[in-house]
Amino acid sequence: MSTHIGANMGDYADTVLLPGDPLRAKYIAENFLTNVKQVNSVRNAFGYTGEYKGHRVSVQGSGMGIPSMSIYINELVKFFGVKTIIRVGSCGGMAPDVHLRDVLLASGSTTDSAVTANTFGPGIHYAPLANFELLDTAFHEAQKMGITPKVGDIFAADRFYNDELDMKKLADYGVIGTEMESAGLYLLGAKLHFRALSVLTVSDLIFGEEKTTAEEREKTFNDMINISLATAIAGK
Ligand SMILES: O=P(O)(O)O[C@H]1O[C@H](CO)[C@@H](O)[C@H]1O
Ligand SMILES: O=c1cc[nH]c(=O)[nH]1
Repeated sequence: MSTHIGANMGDYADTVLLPGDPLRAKYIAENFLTNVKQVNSVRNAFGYTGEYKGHRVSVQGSGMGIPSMSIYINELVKFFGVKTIIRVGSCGGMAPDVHLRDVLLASGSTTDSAVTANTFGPGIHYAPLANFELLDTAFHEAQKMGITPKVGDIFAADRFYNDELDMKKLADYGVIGTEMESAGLYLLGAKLHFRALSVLTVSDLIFGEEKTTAEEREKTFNDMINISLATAIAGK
């Protein structure tokens, strides 16, 4: 048991899918895993462990933003021995060739969060990167499913509502989407030595009007989930 996770040692699998939305965690557990056991309900940050194609996999809701997610990652890795974390999140699409419901893989993550600057101090602008083995596996598992994900830089925003950011400039410099966690996930992956990847579904368009509903964000992002589960068990 840790401060925010009411589970026992051994309750989590080596590999955890990490959606921000705890109800997406519940949806994944109920619809994609077998032999499922709920392992956390503290603060309604639901966590589950089950099997996918005979292999143990866990799924844990992490809340919104780097501060909340960092609590769950620290405890999953330090108290429960988790080795691989695949974020399964929603994001805003930013590149011209990115459409609603596309799957994006974050090869790296630019951020305005203080977490990287505070880690290294003035003068160092750390580049948080995905684990390449996971990135490569996810891309090829997606292709086997007939899906070609867009791969690139994801802007991890410190604030969901921020009209002071120049999103157009970020897009001009190659950022393909925005959410609120990937840079923190990759920074912690490097610090705590676990494998990290963000697999995202475009839930809305930053420079357009189209968007999905909260229920669709909770329950319909199945391509992202199938790719992430295939990646979780690849090579096992
Ligand atoms: O759908 P999730 O995984 O929560 O991710 C995105 O959605 C939330 C904002 O609506 C932020 O957490 C953002 O990163
Ligand atoms: O953080 C997020 C998530 C979805 N869409 C956005 O624009 N931002």
